[in-house]
Amino acid sequence: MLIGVPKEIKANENRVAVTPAGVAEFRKRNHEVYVQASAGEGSGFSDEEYRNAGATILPTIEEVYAKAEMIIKVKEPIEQEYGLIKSHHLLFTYFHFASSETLTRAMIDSKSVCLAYETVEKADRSLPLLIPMSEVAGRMAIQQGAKYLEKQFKGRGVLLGGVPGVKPANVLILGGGIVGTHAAFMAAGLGAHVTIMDISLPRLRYLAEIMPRNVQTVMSNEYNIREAIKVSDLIVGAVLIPGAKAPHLITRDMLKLMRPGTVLVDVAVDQGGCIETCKPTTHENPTYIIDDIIHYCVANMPGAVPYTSTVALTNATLPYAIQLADKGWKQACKDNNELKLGLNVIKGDVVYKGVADAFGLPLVDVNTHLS
Ligand SMILES: NC(=O)C1=CN([C@@H]2O[C@H](COP(=O)(O)OP(=O)(O)OC[C@H]3O[C@@H](n4cnc5c(N)ncnc54)[C@H](O)[C@@H]3O)[C@@H](O)[C@H]2O)C=CC1
Ligand SMILES: CC(=O)C(=O)O
Ligand SMILES: [Mg+2]
Repeated sequence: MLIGVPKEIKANENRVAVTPAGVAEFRKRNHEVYVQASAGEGSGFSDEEYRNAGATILPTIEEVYAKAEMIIKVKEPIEQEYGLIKSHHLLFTYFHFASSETLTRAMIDSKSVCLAYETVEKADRSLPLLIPMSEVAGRMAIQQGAKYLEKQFKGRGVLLGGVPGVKPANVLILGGGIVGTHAAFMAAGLGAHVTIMDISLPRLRYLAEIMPRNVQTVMSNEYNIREAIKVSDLIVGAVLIPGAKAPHLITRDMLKLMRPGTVLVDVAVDQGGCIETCKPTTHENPTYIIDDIIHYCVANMPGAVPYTSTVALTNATLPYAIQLADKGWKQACKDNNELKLGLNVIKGDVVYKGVADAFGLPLVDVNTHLS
């Protein structure tokens, strides 16, 4: 197969979808790999390393799209890329369709095949291509939250761990999945008093077993959230309903219950956010303030730590990308239900329920495209 690896052009996105080690794996199987010049630079991989691994370096994004059958990316295509995507392309990347009707309609119009990292799903319902980035984002949420709690950023001026004789900060984490668990470990490690809320009792039981003593688990419901936000210093949004828009657990009117300088880090922003007042921000301009509450809503948090994130992401994506390259998307999805669940848009049809529901679009049975 002809594989294209463009350079990411979203603001401050320094990850790349394939490492030189990945190129070598594809080459071993006789696939051609076209990498855009300097695509790996932000993650510490030079064009020379890609060339040595067997890639062809192309100077422009246009040439990469023109040559390739499968495009492997990190982030969803942005407007400048829409025109490059044609009906013969298979796109394998994060899409987060349910949070953008514009993107969904653009990909429908392109008639391409869109296989989304974030909905590839194992039989145990885990999301193997979201997990590594959720691990990164969960850990980063606390690092960023701690920073914006500083007074110079208009935060409450509270140190997460406190000091002897002074109480630690209260950290509330909404959603105890991968992001929530990693955020809780980080916050607890810094000495904060941590509360994790989830709607899954089995998950809360599990968390209660593995978490240190300064972490408590509480059932997620509106009453408990309203009570908890009154005394929280840092709130992390980490809920997910796979492939669907995130529910608004914190509504606009609830901001006035919080103390001025409270920091909200809505990691779920890529699925629309679980805080009503959240709108996507960038690493260049990560925060804004509403009613004295600091909102941090960067949709590609792992992009800021590309050395860690690129390797973590590609460790997970490469085995799936190899199946797609070896067999073509149809056969690979027929043989592997995990990949099949990643199919979101095929040749103009929406085949993923969460996306169809988000925009009132017709849902087409994915099997009609696999025969
Ligand atoms: N902003 C960024 O850069 C990144 C964002 N993410 C996003 O973070 C979000 C969370 O991802 P994961 O932790 O991997 O998902 P996950 O599926 O591991 O965990 C989500 C948790 O939310 C819980 N949940 C669902 N409804 C809830 C409710 N009403 N109240 C409380 N909990 C509820 C579920 O029971 C589950 O335990 C996703 O939207 C993901 O796309 C992930 C990585 C990077
Ligand atoms: C999960 C995701 O959207 C990211 O890593 O940017
Ligand atoms: Mg994201």
